[in-house]
Amino acid sequence: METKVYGKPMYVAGRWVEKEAVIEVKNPQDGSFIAHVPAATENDVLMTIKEAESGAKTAASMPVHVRMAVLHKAADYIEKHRDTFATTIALEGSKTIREANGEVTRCIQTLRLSAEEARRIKGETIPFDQTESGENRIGYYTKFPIGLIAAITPFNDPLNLVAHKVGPAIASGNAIIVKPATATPLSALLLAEAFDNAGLPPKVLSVITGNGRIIGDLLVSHPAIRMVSFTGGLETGEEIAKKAGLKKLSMELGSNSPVIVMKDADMNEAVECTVAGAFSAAGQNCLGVQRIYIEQEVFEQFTTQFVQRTRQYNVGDKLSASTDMGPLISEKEAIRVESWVQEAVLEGAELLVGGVRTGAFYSPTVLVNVPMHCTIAQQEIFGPVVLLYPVNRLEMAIELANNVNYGLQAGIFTANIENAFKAIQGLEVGGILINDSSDFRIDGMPFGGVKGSGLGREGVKFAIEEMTETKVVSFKLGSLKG
Ligand SMILES: NC(=O)c1ccc[n+]([C@@H]2O[C@H](COP(=O)([O-])OP(=O)(O)OC[C@H]3O[C@@H](n4cnc5c(N)ncnc54)[C@H](O)[C@@H]3O)[C@@H](O)[C@H]2O)c1
Ligand SMILES: O=C[C@H](O)CS(=O)(=O)O
Repeated sequence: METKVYGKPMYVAGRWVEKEAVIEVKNPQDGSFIAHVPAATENDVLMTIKEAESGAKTAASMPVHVRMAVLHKAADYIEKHRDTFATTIALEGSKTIREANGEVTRCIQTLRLSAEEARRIKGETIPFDQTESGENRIGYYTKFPIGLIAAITPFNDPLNLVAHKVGPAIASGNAIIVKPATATPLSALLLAEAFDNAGLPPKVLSVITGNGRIIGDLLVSHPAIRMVSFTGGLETGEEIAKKAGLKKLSMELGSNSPVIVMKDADMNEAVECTVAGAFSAAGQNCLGVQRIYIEQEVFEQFTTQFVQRTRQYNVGDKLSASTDMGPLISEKEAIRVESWVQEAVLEGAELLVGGVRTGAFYSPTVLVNVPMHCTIAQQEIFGPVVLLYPVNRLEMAIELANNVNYGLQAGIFTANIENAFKAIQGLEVGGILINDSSDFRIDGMPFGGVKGSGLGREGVKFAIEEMTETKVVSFKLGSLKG
């Protein structure tokens, strides 16, 4: 299989569909052309939904062992074509080839986890005589697929975050229509190729490409769509929620992730983890470390080490194995990040390292003394910029960490169990990592946030719970004849 992709059709209900109207996929590093993908029309979306409605019946009727086999075969296919998948992620997105290979590995794990969880979808019996009214009855509840799911996904993890929707959907007997990010559709189309080769029955999976708003608006508002599984920014998520109407919503949204470093922390570990957590994927990471609150006594030591380690970051060609960080997804985004940093400096912040933009590249940047009212302190930077703050007490760090409209994950570095439990209880987040940065996730753990970071949880088992409904059954004893 070629490592370069040129024209890619859409995957509509098990068929590869070319279209006259196309959109270009370009490499953000240098603007070079990579491939054309179809620009789906409203009729294309409506036809896809119609086909996928019958796909939902097919998916529900797939025996669990067939679902498991298809998921494993798709994972096998990706493993076999790992270089093509990794190169495609790196070409169309911001990730370095090293980061892209890491994403391919996680995608394979996500699909295999989905296969495992397919055999664990079950109900349980209920003792109906727990109340007098339930005497002379036996019963149970069971789980069944919600039906047809619309998945809308972001640019920054163009393969694994699609797998986090497609894998659980297939495992739980649902049909799914994927609308990948306009900037990075190729990885999702390759995932469809993996499932096509794995023998997934037609109409169960579709991947349609084109304008996010045109396709998205139709998908989220169509009555045949029973669930919208969205991963993306808070603003888009709120827009989708308003248009979706009465259907299940899974919202994996943004963050402005905090990390706390106490004076008893392992300083080298804290620096290594937070530098990696701040600058992976050029900071375009929902779990990216954006704010670090360091106990006053070690603030100078931590800051010195952190800046030194940041200066060592090798920024350059995504496809070079020696590169640590690539570009942002577009020059427009790099200019936005640059403007937020400039605003903070004008408001009194001090820039310790970085702050240099070259096209879509923005150098790893460290700021101190950033006023809390600045955009970069309150909003999600989604770029390679981190803010350091000294704090006198853990309670103050927790209060400041909570002082934004996000709550996805947080980290704390400390050797003291009481500090750890204070942070666990005090931080308003969906996940807290003790002696890891906010940027830690395994694909099997519950994943999601509170406040503006989202609704519901992903992570394979938890996505399956969101993608299934519960049916309770009771039998009145003696009411049925043999
Ligand atoms: N919580 C998580 O798991 C998680 C993971 C990755 C990224 N994110 C978030 O995603 C954001 C970055 O990704 P992005 O820039 O692709 O996000 P985005 O919100 O701009 O776009 C996400 C998806 O929504 C589509 N879209 C845009 N407008 C739409 C509309 N009106 N209706 C329907 N769909 C629409 C886009 O085409 C894309 O496919 C960040 O905020 C990041 O934190 C969250
Ligand atoms: O960008 C947010 C991602 O969900 C984080 S991870 O790549 O899944 O760890």
